[in-house]
Amino acid sequence: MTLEPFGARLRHAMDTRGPLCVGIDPHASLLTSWGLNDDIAGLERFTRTVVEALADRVAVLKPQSAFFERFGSRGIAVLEKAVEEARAAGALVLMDAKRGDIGSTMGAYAATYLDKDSPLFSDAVTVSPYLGFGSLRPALDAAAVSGAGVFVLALTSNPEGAEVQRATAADGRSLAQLMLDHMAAENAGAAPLGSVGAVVGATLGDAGVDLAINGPLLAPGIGAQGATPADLPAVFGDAVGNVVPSVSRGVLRHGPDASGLREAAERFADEIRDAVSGS
Ligand SMILES: O=C(O)c1cc(=O)[nH]c(=O)n1[C@@H]1O[C@H](COP(=O)(O)O)[C@@H](O)[C@H]1O
Repeated sequence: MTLEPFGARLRHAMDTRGPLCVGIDPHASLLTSWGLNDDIAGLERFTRTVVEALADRVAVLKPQSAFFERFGSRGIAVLEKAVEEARAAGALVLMDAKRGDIGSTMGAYAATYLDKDSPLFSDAVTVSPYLGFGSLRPALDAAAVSGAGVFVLALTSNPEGAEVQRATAADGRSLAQLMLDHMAAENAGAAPLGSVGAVVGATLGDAGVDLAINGPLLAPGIGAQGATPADLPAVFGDAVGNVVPSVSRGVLRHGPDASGLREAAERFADEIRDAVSGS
């Protein structure tokens, strides 16, 4: 079955479920605080609990691959199952893998996450453009074929990112703006929303770049990193309607009960709605 383009599927999910993305980041400390062991059984239980609690209600679930990879092949098996179950329950899955490599190797990453026949096929994947935007071409092409999306790092939420991302390119633009302009070109003409998204931290104050890329804007950094939904209008300005605010620990720390996770997600969703509608 051919999928509709990711941008259209995401727009629909944001409109019907609200724009919140919840990250699945099984930190060792979270497993412990849930009363689980930091082992494969704990990982499996944690992941299943989050998917069962939230996949039928949030627009996007974003598993962070590193927390699964640290358990080797058995961790990847848990990740595969989570992707399948989350998608079956109606959530879009954004694989947070932040891949970036030379184009020919990027082709293998694209085959991993963006080929419909891959066991790890996801609705979208995070990638880094800092080996040059053109190095992402295999991922952009594979996503277009399968109806998937690609979220490209632009301005990340961590303070260390600025020394690279705010640096000035040869033509005077910041590197982040250069990347955003590439994304805008990829999304030109797409409706209702392009399938190439940008990652822009909610922690940045005023992003200070042109965010009119006609694509979704993933905004991590809410909760544990200190940003709140009320910060979104100042960071994103006119583009706030395209923002997918993302929270991991801020929701996950309310487990292990499904009701605690759902209530935390609902609180963030309410705050986001208030912040975006009041902007
Ligand atoms: O791509 C991301 O999701 C991402 C980009 C970014 O700029 N900052 C950032 O924190 N993230 C991810 O978002 C999640 C944030 O987790 P919390 O701080 O627990 O909400 C982690 O999985 C990060 O890897």
